[in-house]
Amino acid sequence: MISAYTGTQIREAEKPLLDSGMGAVLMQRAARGMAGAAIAELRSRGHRLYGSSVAVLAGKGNNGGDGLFAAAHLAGRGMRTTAVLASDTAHPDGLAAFRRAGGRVVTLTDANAGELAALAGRADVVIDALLGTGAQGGLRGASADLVSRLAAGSHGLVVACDVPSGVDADTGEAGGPVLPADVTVTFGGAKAGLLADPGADFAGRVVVVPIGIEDALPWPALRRLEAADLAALLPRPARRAHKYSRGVLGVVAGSPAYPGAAVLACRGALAAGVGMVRYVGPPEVADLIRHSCPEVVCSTGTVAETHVQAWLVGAGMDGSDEDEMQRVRDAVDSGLPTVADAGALPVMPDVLAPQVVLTPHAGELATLLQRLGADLDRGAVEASTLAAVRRAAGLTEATVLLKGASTLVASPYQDFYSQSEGTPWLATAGSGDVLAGIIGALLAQVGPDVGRFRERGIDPDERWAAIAAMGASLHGHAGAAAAAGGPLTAGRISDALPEVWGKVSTLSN
Ligand SMILES: NC(=O)C1=CN([C@@H]2O[C@H](COP(=O)(O)OP(=O)(O)OC[C@H]3O[C@@H](n4cnc5c(N)ncnc54)[C@H](OP(=O)(O)O)[C@@H]3O)[C@@H](O)[C@H]2O)[C@@H](O)CC1
Ligand SMILES: Nc1ncnc2c1ncn2[C@@H]1O[C@H](COP(=O)(O)OP(=O)(O)O)[C@@H](O)[C@H]1O
Ligand SMILES: [K+]
Repeated sequence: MISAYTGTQIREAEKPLLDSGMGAVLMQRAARGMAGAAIAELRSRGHRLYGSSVAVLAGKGNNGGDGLFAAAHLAGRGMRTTAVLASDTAHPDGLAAFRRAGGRVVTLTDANAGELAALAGRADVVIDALLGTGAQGGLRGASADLVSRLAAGSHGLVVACDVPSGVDADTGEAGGPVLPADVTVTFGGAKAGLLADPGADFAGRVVVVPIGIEDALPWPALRRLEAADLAALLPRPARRAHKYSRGVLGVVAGSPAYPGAAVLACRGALAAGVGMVRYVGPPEVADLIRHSCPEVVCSTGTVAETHVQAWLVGAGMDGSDEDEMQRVRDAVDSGLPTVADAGALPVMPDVLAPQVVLTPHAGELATLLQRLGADLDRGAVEASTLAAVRRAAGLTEATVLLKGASTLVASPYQDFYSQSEGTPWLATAGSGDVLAGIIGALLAQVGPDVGRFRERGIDPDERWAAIAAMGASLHGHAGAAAAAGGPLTAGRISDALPEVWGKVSTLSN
């Protein structure tokens, strides 16, 4: 499990060490770690160190200090180094070390931003050390100008120091221009803003460098399940299992206009190991399901007549069939774990419960929040994904999963997850229906198994968020495997899932 923290949490964990005079030691650890990561990345790209050039963009705070010390290390390895100081002042010891190592220093002004952007653009490596956890808002003035120009032109490898400057370490929000990094080297613990969009988009690969504060870190602001977590949490049928003991998922989905969504959701659920899928809905949709997935048991019954362990509602529903909408409401009212997608979202009661997992994309989340009185459009949700999903979970008291390049899950209590195993090829029609099927299948199988989660450090009351995150992770892994670098259709996500499941669930912990 990857744990991520707010900038404030990291600074509080650092404080006792800073108070005892260890600040310089922490900075040395950070700088050495960053220089090492830059060297490893350069080598992996086939560059020689000796004679390569590095430009460090250094702000006046400790983030700039880290950057200057790291560049001094790189100068010691034979690289040609230039520091672009963002203001007249710089971290004194960092600057002195940099000068001693033979680095060249230039100072940014309003007048020379273009010239220095061109200079930095010619370097093999740019270290972005303008702003870190001490930033208040986005980049301003000449720094903003420099970064805009550099981002727009060609440049070498970009290594961000702690966070890409201008990305809020707590939220991932970007209040101005940001130089997208290839690698972000972050200190003491991953920052939450590096795992949530748009910050995750700017961060590139995230490398965490331990600096000795790790034991003092509190409960993380955000977590990411890894393959070993899936291995521990995924169900395995007991030797004497039967289809009912393995979990039955009820599906209320599809409509004459969108029958395919119900098929894709059922296929996702079947591929995710559920003992049985029971479909209840209109005959014309049921007919298509019988043809496409004969394993599914179809009926036209009510929710009360259908014995299941969990429900999936809403995929492909357009609100035109009142019987179906009644089934949606009844499923949610049943108190059973329920994944509510697409067409079910507009008819959800305002206040729900944690075992209800809402799965909106950004547009649907904006609509949901508007209905609950918040003044947010899709763009605003995309600009502050973490805040939006947190707000939705707080208002609805449901578990909320926000789909996107990084998928965020918020429980109504304190747990948050960000999963990002997927590929942009997953942005294809029907992909979300498959995700709903996978999550529904997991709710039916592991929802009742409290002990499984407790053993993995997950509070049983918070397990619904973990189950949603497991679903997003499997969906991402399966999508990446099925795409194999090329285009993907949604049905192939389900086809790839059993093999992906088999691979991760045999990992030892
Ligand atoms: N503590 C330690 O020993 C360790 C810390 N570590 C490192 O320190 C980093 C945090 O350092 P930090 O606290 O000095 O803040 P930092 O991010 O450099 O920026 C603040 C400076 O920028 C300015 N400024 C603010 N906003 C601005 C804006 N929008 N646009 C322009 N300027 C802006 C602000 O000046 P002001 O505006 O207040 O005059 C202030 O001077 C952390 O990310 C990690 O890399 C590690 O080495 C481990 C050990
Ligand atoms: N750029 C992307 N990178 C990775 N995954 C993505 C990307 N865009 C979308 N996805 C994933 O694809 C799925 C799309 O779901 P959704 O928007 O509901 O599509 P649909 O309604 O067509 O089924 C979600 O799981 C989402 O996280
Ligand atoms: K930075």
